[in-house]
Order: sequence, then C-alpha cells, then structure tokens
Amino acid sequence: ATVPARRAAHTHVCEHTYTPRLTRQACSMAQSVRYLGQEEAQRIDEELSSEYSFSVDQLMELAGLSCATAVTKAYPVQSLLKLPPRVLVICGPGNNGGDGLVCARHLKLFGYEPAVLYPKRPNKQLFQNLTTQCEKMEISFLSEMPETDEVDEVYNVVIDAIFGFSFKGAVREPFATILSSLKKISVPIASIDIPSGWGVENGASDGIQPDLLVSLTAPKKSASHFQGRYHYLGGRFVLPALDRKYGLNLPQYPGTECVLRLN
Ligand SMILES: NC(=O)C1=CN([C@@H]2O[C@H](COP(=O)(O)OP(=O)(O)OC[C@H]3O[C@@H](n4cnc5c(N)ncnc54)[C@H](O)[C@@H]3O)[C@@H](O)[C@H]2O)[C@@H](O)CC1
Ligand SMILES: [K+]
Repeated sequence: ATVPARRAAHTHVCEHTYTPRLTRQACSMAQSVRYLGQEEAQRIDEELSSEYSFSVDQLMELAGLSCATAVTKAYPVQSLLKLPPRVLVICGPGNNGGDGLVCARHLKLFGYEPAVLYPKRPNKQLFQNLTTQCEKMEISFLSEMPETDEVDEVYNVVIDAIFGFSFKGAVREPFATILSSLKKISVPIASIDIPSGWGVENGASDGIQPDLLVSLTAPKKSASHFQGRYHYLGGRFVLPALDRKYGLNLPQYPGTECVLRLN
C-alpha cells in the first residue's frame, strides 16, 4: 500500500496504524490487538453481562470515563484556544449515547464545559438517570444541532457518541442531518467506539473523519480505516478469561491508566 507523504517522513512507520509517535515496541503491541467484527463485539458485550454478571451501568461508567480521559489527554483544557472550554457531546439512542452522557459528566469534572445534544432519548431508567446526573452537574442540553459556523466558533471538540457497534443500514433522521453537518465542521471530532455512520467492519470512505477514536473493549474492524491523530483503547474491564477465549491479545494498560494509546 502507498504510504501517505505526511507519514512517510517518519523513521518508523507502523503498517498497522501508520503512526509517527509509536516506539517499535508499542507498535508491535498495537499490531497484535485483534480487531473485532460486529457480531463478535456484540457477543462479548452480551457475555460480559450474562456470564460475568456486569451491569450495563458499570461497563458504561468505565467506558465513559475512558472516553473523557482520552479527550483530556488529546486536548488538555489548558491547550484550548476557545474559552470557556466548551465541548459539544452528541448522544445517540443506544448505549453509545449512554457512554456519551457519562463522558460529558466526567469532562465537566475535569474542567470542561460540555453541552449535550440528545435528540432521541430512550425510555429506560438507565438513560434517565444519566440525564439527571448531567443536569444536576449543570451541563446544558441543547434543543437542536447548532449551525456549522457556531460549532466552529464556540466549541473546541465534538464528542461523537451517536452510534456504536450495533449501527446498521442507512442513517435515519435526525442523525443523517447531524452527521452531514459534522462532515462540514473544522473542530476536531472525538468518536466513541466507532465513527458514527461508518460500517462497524468496513468504515465509510465518505463518512466523518474523527481526529480521535476511543475503541472500547477492543478495536472494531473499521478502526483500520481511521486516519486521525489519536487512537486510544479504553474500557479496562475485560477479564483475562474473556481475553483468552476471544484471542483479543489486549495490551497491558500502563499502571492505573484507564486508556492506552494505540497510535
Ligand atoms: N462491551 C462493550 O464494549 C461496551 C459497550 N458499550 C457501548 O455500547 C455500544 C453499543 O451499544 P448498543 O448496542 O446499544 O448500540 P448503539 O449505541 O451502537 O446503537 C443502537 C441504537 O442506534 C439505532 N440505530 C442503529 N442503526 C441505525 C441507523 N442506521 N439509523 C438510525 N438509528 C440507528 C438503534 O435503533 C438503537 O437505538 C458500544 O459501541 C459502546 O459504545 C458501553 O456502554 C459498555 C460496554
Ligand atoms: K460513535
């Protein structure tokens, strides 16, 4: 494959992620992580609940915390040019959206000013609780997607928590309109688990192009098409038995970190 010029200048180009900042050791670690198909990702998720007795709340809290941590590492509050340090968090109708709500709450604790767009709210206690927690944290909820210019003027990062590994088919409204405006903005996008609108396995050549991707549990196959600067692994809750069973080859997280940079 042709290596893009921007990357060819680096002394060590990892064929897996084309990453400038990786040491050879980190690169080979990243290479060995297995990328999951859609059904496999869903099966692992199901098994974490059934066989290993984790509640969704538990997993979502760790997933959302990982995302907020990765965002904080990539875009530290002190480095942001637009003040107050606003971030726009767009949440979809499933658990990916729930991760976004948890992420928003932790970002607030980390000193950011998140605003949440949550247009399709499922009628489930879990999501109502997460919404209440955000409201009590004085996180604002927007009634509609801001204009492209406004996003670029006001926000430092957009968190894409619209769809995760259960996304299928053509994007339905209101998310089709939201995703098309995300393609026009110049603010960096941080995608949770999957860049929304991308096929979980095959990606989308004309889709959004996030600058940061946090792969939860393990990267999905579409992550091999990720071209952004930061790819993190998060969701440090996988038991060794599950890692072995699925041959995930997850790398060792350093110390107490809840994320690990793959590129
Ligand atoms: N085991 C894990 O890895 C964990 C995964 N979590 C998160 O859960 C996500 C998966 O959550 P879900 O299975 O709830 O699914 P998603 O959040 O991926 O999306 C499902 C929702 O999107 C809708 N949808 C699907 N395709 C659509 C389309 N084409 N147009 C419009 N709407 C569409 C569905 O109707 C459903 O409401 C993961 O990606 C991850 O972010 C975490 O919350 C916890 C642990
Ligand atoms: K997403």
